[in-house]
Amino acid sequence: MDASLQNIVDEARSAIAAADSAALANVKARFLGKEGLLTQRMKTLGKLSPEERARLGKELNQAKQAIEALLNEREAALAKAELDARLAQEAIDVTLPGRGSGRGGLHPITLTIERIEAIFRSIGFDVADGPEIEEDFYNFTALNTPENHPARSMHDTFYVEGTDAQGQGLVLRTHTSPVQIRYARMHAPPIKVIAPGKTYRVDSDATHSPMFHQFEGLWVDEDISFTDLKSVYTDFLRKFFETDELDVRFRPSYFPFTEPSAEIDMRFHTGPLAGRWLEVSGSGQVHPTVMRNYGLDPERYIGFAFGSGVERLAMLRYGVGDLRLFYENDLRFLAQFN
Ligand SMILES: CNC(=O)COc1cccc(Nc2cc(Cl)ccn2)c1
Repeated sequence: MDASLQNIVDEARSAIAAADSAALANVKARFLGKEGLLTQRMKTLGKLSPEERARLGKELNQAKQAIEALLNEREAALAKAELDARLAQEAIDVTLPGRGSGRGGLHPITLTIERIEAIFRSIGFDVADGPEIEEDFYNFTALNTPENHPARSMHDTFYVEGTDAQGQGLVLRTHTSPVQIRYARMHAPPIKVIAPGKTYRVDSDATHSPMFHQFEGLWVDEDISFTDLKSVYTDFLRKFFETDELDVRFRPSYFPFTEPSAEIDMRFHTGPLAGRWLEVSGSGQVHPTVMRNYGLDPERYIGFAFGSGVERLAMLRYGVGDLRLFYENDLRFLAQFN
């Protein structure tokens, strides 16, 4: 091929190699179009001698085919690259795990209440529930709480607007003892029942929430003693904290609904709280007046009762430092329990 034709093919090669699909059409026109470089040379054929025309015509054809081949290759390569890019972009990796929508779980307080219920059920206790909006008879009066007792004040108790049918004041229950009263009135001894549930107090700071959870236990029979109460509660605590290396002591106290009354303290032998006495519950022998309010003869039956805060036990068991974490619904906190 003569040098100038070879130059045209070389120039076409580098122009095609550098062109993207948009520019390719212009490159094609520049060489093979009406005004193209090759087309111009073809127009000079008429002036040549027959043998010159035959030689140059042949070479021009070769050059044209070479350039067309280069154009087709580039076009195919660009089309393939474009398809590969689309396939890569739109590809779905079927081996990826499903996105799913996460998994729900139970709240730590719910887990704690269910654990407490399971332990007491395993030693023959029933589980009772009752209204959270309670008559002040069941919340206070039936529990031997004097009319002028500070617990009845608006500083400690949420009162509900209006009254119920009997003109009784209505409160948000301040403990779950009313459930025990209702239960005891409906069941003959022996009574072994716990009453877990929401309770409400006018109080709100780093260690108090206006709504919190308590569980109360009540055991009424003809011949039981503080020793029975202590062994049941010690057994409960050892099961709840999954360790026998735990002591329990009773400390004299006062509640209107029990006489004698005792705070219950526990002490771990090991762990971060080892050696410290921790108050976990109140308890006592049910006051005779309260027994009568159940409709029971205090000379014939003895009752023992205790009351504990659920959050307190949950904080000890799970190592939670701030009560408010239970109620802020931060999923990073809640997810740790499931
Ligand atoms: C967190 N709770 C505390 O500090 C104190 O709770 C206590 C203490 C002593 C007894 C009771 N419950 C009770 C229930 C009835 Cl129906 C009769 C007599 N007593 C709750």
